[in-house]
Amino acid sequence: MDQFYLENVARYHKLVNALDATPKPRVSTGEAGPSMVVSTRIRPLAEDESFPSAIFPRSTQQNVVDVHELYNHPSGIPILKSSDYEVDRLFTPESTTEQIYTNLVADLVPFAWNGGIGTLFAYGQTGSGKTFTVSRLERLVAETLTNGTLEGGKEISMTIIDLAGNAAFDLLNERKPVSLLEDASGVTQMVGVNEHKVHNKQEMADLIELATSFRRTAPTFKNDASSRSHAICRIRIQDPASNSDGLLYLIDLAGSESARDVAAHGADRMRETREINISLSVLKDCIRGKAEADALALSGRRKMPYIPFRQSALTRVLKHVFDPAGTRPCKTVVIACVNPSLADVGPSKNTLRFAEMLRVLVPVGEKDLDMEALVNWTNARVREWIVENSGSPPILPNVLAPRESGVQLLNLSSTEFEYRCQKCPGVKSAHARALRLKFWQLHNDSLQTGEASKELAVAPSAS
Ligand SMILES: Nc1ncnc2c1ncn2[C@@H]1O[C@H](COP(=O)(O)OP(=O)(O)OP(=O)(O)O)[C@@H](O)[C@H]1O
Repeated sequence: MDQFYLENVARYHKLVNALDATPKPRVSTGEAGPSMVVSTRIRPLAEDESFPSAIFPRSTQQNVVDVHELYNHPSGIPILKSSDYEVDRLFTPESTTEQIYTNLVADLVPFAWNGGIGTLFAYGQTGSGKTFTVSRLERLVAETLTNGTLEGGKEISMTIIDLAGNAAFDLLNERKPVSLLEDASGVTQMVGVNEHKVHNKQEMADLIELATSFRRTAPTFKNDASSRSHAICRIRIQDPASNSDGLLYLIDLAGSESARDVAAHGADRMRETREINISLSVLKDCIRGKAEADALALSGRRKMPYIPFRQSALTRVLKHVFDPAGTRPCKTVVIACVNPSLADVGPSKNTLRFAEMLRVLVPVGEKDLDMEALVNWTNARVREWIVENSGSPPILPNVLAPRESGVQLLNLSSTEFEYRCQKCPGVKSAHARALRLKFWQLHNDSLQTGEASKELAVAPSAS
């Protein structure tokens, strides 16, 4: 195939140049949900690359790429086959990792700092730029966590493991084996892993460097030092005062390889590739299931999709993220990495298809602006909003203020918020939609009646 492409480079350019510059626009049926962003990074072509680029960011439509491949038509005259794909954010070969960090990843850091679970996955064919992207993002995350811009004294610790099939190894302890065991509450624990306390950017960078040196690689058809395992970097951010924690997972997935690329491998490598592809397939079902669950919850529906997180070691380790019974707020970011070379057009299309399949679109209108704001707002901002919007007479600022009124907002997620109040012991949770309903009721001065006002009415100052 490569030979066919090489022989027809001139024809390929001619056919691509003759294409309509304003293709039929893709019609979106919705927009990204609040807790999940799927992006694509197109890496630059290598300088010694002999094939042209086959992936073209569409100039007339944001976040859409056109893929043009050359097809060996039975008539003997090669023709062009085109397809297009849409993601939530698109990063072109000119985009820097710093831009990706700012536009896509930076939000995860304060989110985890405040008790949420932020997860980043880099997915793509071998040689598409996953390790390049994740290793730089890890350093940028380390910078933000330690430069003093985030409020409050927290303790940060890091764990980096490498997962191949069901076997896990500690990359910060000379690849010592780690057992993945389920505890009594069903949480998968990494038994035998070292969790390193870190205090500054340099310590974090040194650990990232150390983990890289212990990562298992092997030459593949596409990459001389291909990562044949999933590398999971877990950053735990602990609040010593409340003993609660937030988690950040930065995951460099093993490269997927197509059947054509593995044809030359021995039986072991074939098995390894099959295991990688199965775990990636389970991951896809889990990410999509989770995004569907969030979208359903957003629209107030209770029925939850099945999330098969027990089917692979990777998703068992990430139980916090995927367990439908989990109550912790989560945000997930996926970077689907592609090599634009015409020689890689098949696997790149698979990656883009995978990215599209992960997207769960929320119909425009169900995701209103207040809801989006809620997901990102701090508790202080929520209180401010209530004061600004509670109509006349205004609801007193201390209705949801901590301590003074006895009601304290704890966690906000896309679907739920948690609060504690003096009169009802323990942490309670309510659906974010109900919170929004409360806001509307407050706004309409109808606090005294209705199901949704009951919980607020427990605040001394609201009664
Ligand atoms: N955005 C980029 N800019 C410049 N070079 C890049 C970029 N992305 C990747 N590369 C280069 O491409 C090559 C392959 O990248 P990388 O090792 O990150 O791929 P990978 O997807 O992690 O592969 P594998 O799954 O096989 O480990 C490396 O030489 C890397 O330096």
